Amino acid sequence: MNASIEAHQLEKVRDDFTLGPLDVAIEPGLVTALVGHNGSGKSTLLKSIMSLVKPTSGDIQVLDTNITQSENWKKEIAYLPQDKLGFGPFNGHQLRELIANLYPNWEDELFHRLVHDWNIPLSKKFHSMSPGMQQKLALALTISRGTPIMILDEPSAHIDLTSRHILFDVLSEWMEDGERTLIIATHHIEDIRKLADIIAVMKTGQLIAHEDKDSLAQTYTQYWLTGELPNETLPGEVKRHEQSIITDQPASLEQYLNQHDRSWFKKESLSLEDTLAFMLTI
Ligand SMILES: Nc1ncnc2c1ncn2[C@@H]1O[C@H](COP(=O)(O)OP(=O)(O)OP(=O)(O)O)[C@@H](O)[C@H]1O
Repeated sequence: MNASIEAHQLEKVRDDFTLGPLDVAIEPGLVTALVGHNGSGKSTLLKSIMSLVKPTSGDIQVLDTNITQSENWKKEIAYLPQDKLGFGPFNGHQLRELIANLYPNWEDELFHRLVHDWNIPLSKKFHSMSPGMQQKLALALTISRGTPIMILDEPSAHIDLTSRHILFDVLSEWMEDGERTLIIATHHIEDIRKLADIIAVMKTGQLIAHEDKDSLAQTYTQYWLTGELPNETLPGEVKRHEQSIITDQPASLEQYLNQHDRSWFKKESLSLEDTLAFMLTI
């Protein structure tokens, strides 16, 4: 199956920050969570895909079209940026009218369901809504576009717990036809746990991992050894505490320990949250 979005040797140099060069292919039918510290380049990557930032070099294809060669692909992607520039002076009805007209497959029923479930006051001007309400209206205006691809930059920012669960349900439903592609940049582990199939990890402008969530969660295993830790570095050792070590090669470590007559009294895979935190700090 062809990728929905592909970047080849993409690079963006900005003052003291460089994104890439990176190669990435986003497959249809899957939810990709883009995670990384503040300033790691997630929004720069998403804006480059949306052609809102001009790459220094490299190229991007959306649905097999080079994004510099036509603008038709823009109707195929619904994008929620972090900054909702330009929405301020309009009320919800006006914004719905403006946006629905741009997307031929606009899903009005879905939009009104979200407005109802999230109690969005459509008659209020965007700039007089609370940040959480602004976020919910912007989400409703994005999710209802009827596009095959959706990119959400921090979708659950500002929104309350109940609204967030409605968001999880609607995004899962949005993915149900099996062909759609969803990318979410997020700092929330619950977003990742509930929604992601694939996790892309960004660190200082580089993609340091891009893999299936379940296999990523198996990357590191922690072993608590009986007795003192040996002085030498153990197979796959990435970190050690007083009595335990974390390894990314558990089979080799176990073989080594057996050969050296050493035993362990406990072993555990790092949780997904700890794995991500660990990958971002080492
Ligand atoms: N308009 C801009 N001009 C110059 N540098 C910028 C601009 N926008 C972002 N940057 C820089 O690019 C780098 C990456 O920023 P980016 O917003 O992509 O990070 P991020 O991972 O999305 O962060 P966050 O999690 O805080 O949203 C940062 O060093 C930032 O200061």
